[in-house]
Amino acid sequence: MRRYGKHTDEDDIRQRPNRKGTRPRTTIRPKHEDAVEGMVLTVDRGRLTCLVEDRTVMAMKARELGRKAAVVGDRVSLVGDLSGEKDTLARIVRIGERESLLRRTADDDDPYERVVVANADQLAIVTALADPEPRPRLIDRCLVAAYDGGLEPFLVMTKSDLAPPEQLLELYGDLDIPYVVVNREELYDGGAADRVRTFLDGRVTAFVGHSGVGKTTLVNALVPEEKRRITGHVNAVTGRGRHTTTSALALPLEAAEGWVIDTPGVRSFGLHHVDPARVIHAFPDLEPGTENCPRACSHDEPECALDAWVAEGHADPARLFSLRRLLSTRERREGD
Ligand SMILES: Nc1nc2c(ncn2[C@@H]2O[C@H](COP(=O)(O)OP(=O)(O)OP(=O)(O)O)[C@@H](O)[C@H]2O)c(=O)[nH]1
Ligand SMILES: [Zn+2]
Repeated sequence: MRRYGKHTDEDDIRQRPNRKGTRPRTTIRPKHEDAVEGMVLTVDRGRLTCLVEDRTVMAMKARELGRKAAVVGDRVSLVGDLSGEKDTLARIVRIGERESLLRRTADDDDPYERVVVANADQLAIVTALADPEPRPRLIDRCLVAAYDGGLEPFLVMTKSDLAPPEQLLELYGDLDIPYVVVNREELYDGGAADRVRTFLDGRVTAFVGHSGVGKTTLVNALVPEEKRRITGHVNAVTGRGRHTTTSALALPLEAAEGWVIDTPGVRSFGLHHVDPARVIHAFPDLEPGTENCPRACSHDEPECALDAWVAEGHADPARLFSLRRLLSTRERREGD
């Protein structure tokens, strides 16, 4: 899979300073050589729950990290009290290079509801076929965020007992996106979890979806109760069976090395940060056609070279059409 770190991202660049040039010679010992590796499971107002070996450790970011935030899925280095005991607090002193980054621009009216997940391999976009009605533009926006961030998307369509999937599936045929369709019965007899699980083994999968699509029911079916309790003290704080913070929550799968990252239900998905050049990597059949594009082409403008190139027969016009549809969702519209 391609590394997200190759693409320009200020945060990631800042994280790899040239140590040789800036450090005095006398500091031979690397700083924090006793630091231990961990993974961020959830974030709640500056407190990060991290998995260190088999313990959950509360931590906060060290001041030296500056403005760079650690997010769910980040691989971090920690120092301090790593016992994981109540009222202890460790310090995160390093954030590892990210292989992917799913993000949502904050919206004016909703500045905190942000999905930020690092190092996920894939994005499961959960949508109901009815109740609530599918919102293709929201799905498209999630797809754009996945392509932009270096995640492979797939669709999970729930509630097929209420409406058939064909009409929605038609929209995604040319994009070649894998999908699973599940109904109510399968959700409760384990059939849905089994089918979704075939996508998950050994991978880190972030789940996103509009509120009410059945994402929580599905995640609960995927991750056994005792595994869900790994972030026990987070739940203890809210006193509920699931987290109510605005952060995502990483949950280990029983088998293999897989992780499920549950995210709060979204109503919209801000895409201001998206770089069309990164999105087009997900369209390797079209990418060569961008060679003659003007500088910083959005690939969704009259001067874009893709139209002529596709007209010459180098690629399927339906693919260009799908790409344009996705890119056009970057413009915010009423109801997004
Ligand atoms: N008919 C039908 N109902 C379902 C299906 N999947 C989930 N539901 C129901 O849909 C409702 C919403 O499910 P949740 O799992 O709470 O939805 P959610 O996406 O997590 O929503 P938030 O918690 O708001 O983010 C529940 O009453 C579920 O029982 C399905 O396949 N068919
Ligand atoms: Zn172009």
